[in-house]
Amino acid sequence: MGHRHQLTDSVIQVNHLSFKYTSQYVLEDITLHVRKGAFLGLVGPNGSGKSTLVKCLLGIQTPQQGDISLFGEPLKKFSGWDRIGYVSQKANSFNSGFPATVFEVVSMGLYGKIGLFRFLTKKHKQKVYEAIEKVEMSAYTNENIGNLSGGQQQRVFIARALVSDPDLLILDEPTVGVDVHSVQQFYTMLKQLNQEHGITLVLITHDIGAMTDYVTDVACLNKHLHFHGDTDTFTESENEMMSTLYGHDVHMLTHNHDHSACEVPTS
Ligand SMILES: Nc1ncnc2c1ncn2[C@@H]1O[C@H](COP(=O)(O)OP(=O)(O)OP(=O)(O)O)[C@@H](O)[C@H]1O
Repeated sequence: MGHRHQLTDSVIQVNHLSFKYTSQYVLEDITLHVRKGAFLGLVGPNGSGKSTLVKCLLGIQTPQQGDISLFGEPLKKFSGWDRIGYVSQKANSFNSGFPATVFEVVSMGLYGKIGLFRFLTKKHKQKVYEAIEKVEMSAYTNENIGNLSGGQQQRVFIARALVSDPDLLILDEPTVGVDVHSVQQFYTMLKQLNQEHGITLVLITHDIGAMTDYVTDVACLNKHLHFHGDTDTFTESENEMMSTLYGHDVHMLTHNHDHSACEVPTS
């Protein structure tokens, strides 16, 4: 593989990144590579720095040390922000009665491209329908967003991020408030986006749980990056690694599932 090819295959490259808000570092010496086509589960207990790392990736926070490249370009020079879709943790908090349909919410994802209050062309509308289809919400196209369940709303926000055809989708805790059965369906949908539509995915969660059945790679963060590798390597050493990482404070939550999730009290 030539150097040039490696560059184009790289979606996220983080080198020796350290970050602090005040005097204490919350991320220390993080080196992480996400290749094109990966579905990375970024896991870590509450307060481990997951959201902070994402803020650094999106250029919202600037690390004191280290550097970041997106799609092979240093962050400072990077301009292809429309290649990145981001769905935040708090996206699914619409009240019932919020006066917008699924179609309208998803079409908001186009405004960055076409400008607010412009008319949607037929082609734009087609994009909106396709994005809704990709998250399997076509049956709800004209439904009010407020009438949907948390999991359905989260799908709609993913469709809004998908409407501009991103190459990378970053999802911050997308399954908070989604029931266990829907979580499995949700992950299946994400896996399809990854495999069938070739979108590189970064899924941030504090719940290891079912995720390991769907992702290709796992990164474990707790200020330091304690593990980064493919899912098989992770599951082989999962229990051992969890206790090495988090010691006897680990509170294991068993799901209806082979794997387990960890919740670690923040110190
Ligand atoms: N704006 C801020 N100013 C100061 N400290 C902050 C700020 N935001 C976060 N922190 C601290 O930085 C650390 C990492 O927080 P961060 O939100 O990145 O963790 P997280 O892994 O995303 O947590 P969670 O799973 O609870 O969302 C925590 O100790 C948090 O208290």
